[in-house]
Amino acid sequence: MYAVSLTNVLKRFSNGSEMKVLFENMDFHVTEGELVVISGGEKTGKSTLLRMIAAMTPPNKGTVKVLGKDLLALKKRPEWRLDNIGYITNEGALIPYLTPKQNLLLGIEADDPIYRVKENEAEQILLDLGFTFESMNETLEGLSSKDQILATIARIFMTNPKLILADEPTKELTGNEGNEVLTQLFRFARKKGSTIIVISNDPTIIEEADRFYKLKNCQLSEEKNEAV
Ligand SMILES: Nc1ncnc2c1ncn2[C@@H]1O[C@H](COP(=O)(O)OP(=O)(O)OP(=O)(O)O)[C@@H](O)[C@H]1O
Repeated sequence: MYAVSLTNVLKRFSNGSEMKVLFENMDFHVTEGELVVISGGEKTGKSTLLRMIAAMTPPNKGTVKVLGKDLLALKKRPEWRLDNIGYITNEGALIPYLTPKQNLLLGIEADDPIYRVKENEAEQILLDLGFTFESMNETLEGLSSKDQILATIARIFMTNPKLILADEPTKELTGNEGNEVLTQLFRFARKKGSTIIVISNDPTIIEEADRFYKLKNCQLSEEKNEAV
């Protein structure tokens, strides 16, 4: 089954007196469990594509189906998004004055019978992503940018989303750090069987993907992935 299926999509924005067309007659299909990377030039519509898949902006024409649902027919979009989609960007999504572990356990009261189970789960995810017991209990603000993004990824996997959308999450990282974080993200997605679509121009991560697309001329074109 397709996790994501776009058929004949047109997306455009009014830009003052002009219409800016981002996608035209665009088809895009992602099978459940696939790891897909999309790259593209500046302002080609990469973020808009992910926002459309997350039911944050509708197509002007065509159909967007995600996890079997036609998004135009969805009634409770924010609830549906929370239940099904993990959305990662390079902007902080966690509470900076809490620790990674506290961020993962947010909303679960310490006297809730499920707390111990969730605490153990949070610790296992954080350890698996390279945190120590010490670093998972430090305030987020005091951690490196790389660890802050890894904590965001940990939070995403706490909710077991069926679909993960990652919009250049490592844009601000330098050297190998971006690649290390994306490798961890892919490793976790494979382990959990999540479908993942990542916007990235990082050649190393493109090699690790099942499929690689370029966004150009208002279309997504599948490119050869050297590693496959
Ligand atoms: N809500 C909106 N209203 C009007 N125009 C918009 C809106 N959202 C996006 N656009 C326009 O669509 C174009 C593509 O934007 P988008 O952010 O999707 O591209 P991108 O490829 O992610 O950009 P970047 O290179 O910054 O990563 C931009 O020119 C932007 O101004």
